Amino acid sequence: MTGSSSWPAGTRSPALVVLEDGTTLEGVSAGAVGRAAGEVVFNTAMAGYEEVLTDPSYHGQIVVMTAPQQGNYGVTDEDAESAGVQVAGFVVRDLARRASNHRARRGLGAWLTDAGIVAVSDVDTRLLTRRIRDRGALRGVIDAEGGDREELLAQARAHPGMEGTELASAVTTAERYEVAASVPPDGRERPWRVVCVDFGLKRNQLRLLASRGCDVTVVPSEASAEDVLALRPDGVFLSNGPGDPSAVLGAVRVIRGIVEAGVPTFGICLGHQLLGLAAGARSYKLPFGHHGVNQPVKNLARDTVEIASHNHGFAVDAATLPGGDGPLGPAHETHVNLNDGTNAGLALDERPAFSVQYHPEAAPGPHDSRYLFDEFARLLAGRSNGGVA
Ligand SMILES: NC(=O)CC[C@H](N)C(=O)O
Repeated sequence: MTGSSSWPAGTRSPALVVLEDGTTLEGVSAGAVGRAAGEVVFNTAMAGYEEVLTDPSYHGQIVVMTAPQQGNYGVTDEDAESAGVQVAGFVVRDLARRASNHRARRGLGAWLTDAGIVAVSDVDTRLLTRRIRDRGALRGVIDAEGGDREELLAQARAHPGMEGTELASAVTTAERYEVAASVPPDGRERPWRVVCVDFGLKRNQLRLLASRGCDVTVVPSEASAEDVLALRPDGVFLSNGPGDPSAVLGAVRVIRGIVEAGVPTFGICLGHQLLGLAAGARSYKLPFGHHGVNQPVKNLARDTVEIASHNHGFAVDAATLPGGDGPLGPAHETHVNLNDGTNAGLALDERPAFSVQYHPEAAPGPHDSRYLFDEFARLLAGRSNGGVA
């Protein structure tokens, strides 16, 4: 790796974190010189910062890591979940001075600086986390250019926040592209043909689909149902993504068109919320969301618990999942988050479509939920009605 220290001369300059409620914390600049505004959320993963920082679902958010030491194993470039850093800003207690890992290409601070991302270290992240947990996700500004405190507070309060904000179009692919299956078709003439609607996908989702014998065509979030169906898919995958699901206005009609055509459909996170909206349910904002890798989820059909990776600020209201009068027929809850009882999965009763609120691709995270990719493969083979139903 280049540069054994991630503190080039002159970069340990003062920086500030200012929340909309007036909370102001002093720290040290750990990334680019500048200022960033966004919704401030905390992530409880001990490790996995490269995947967290490159997760497009964090677009528009400032991420605070609750685990105090970050950067210990550097940045590999191989673990990135998208083409670059996606967070609006990053806040840590203690940034490692040295990356100690044979896979590291560079240090975390240097990477953030090169990517132009404002980051603050030496912050009392426990206080920050408690504030967010007590008051809910707060809008905030981080400043590493000597900004005036009153001005920063005004900027935090002027930020539009997440509710009603559509962000998928900011991170989706500009062009359609293909990812080939990474295993031979299992006794079939050709791999499954899966269309992935990219609302802000994470690369490991594509790897796992490819490893289940799927040739994947990734299409932009604005693709119409006709665009998708013209590719004659065996199945459709709805990715995760940033922002408020209820603001992704066109997606409901598109998903209804796909599901009504009888195409097996699997959604993750934003894709789950959008399937829920298409089914006729409502979504709502959680107080401070779930951002971490150890959330207990109960699979209601199997009566088992899986420890799962989560990153969401909104949720589907399970009480609004429809009966027979739903636009796609009845839908039911398949998974529940055991920490707070919120919905973690759904399936349509009469159509081959299911989705989960969390991240079975788990990058970073535990692998308990990988079976959902196998369920999707069974759905493609017509050997299941959604697997989790
Ligand atoms: N990871 C995701 O897809 C997040 C979905 C949505 N943006 C939310 O915050 O709830």
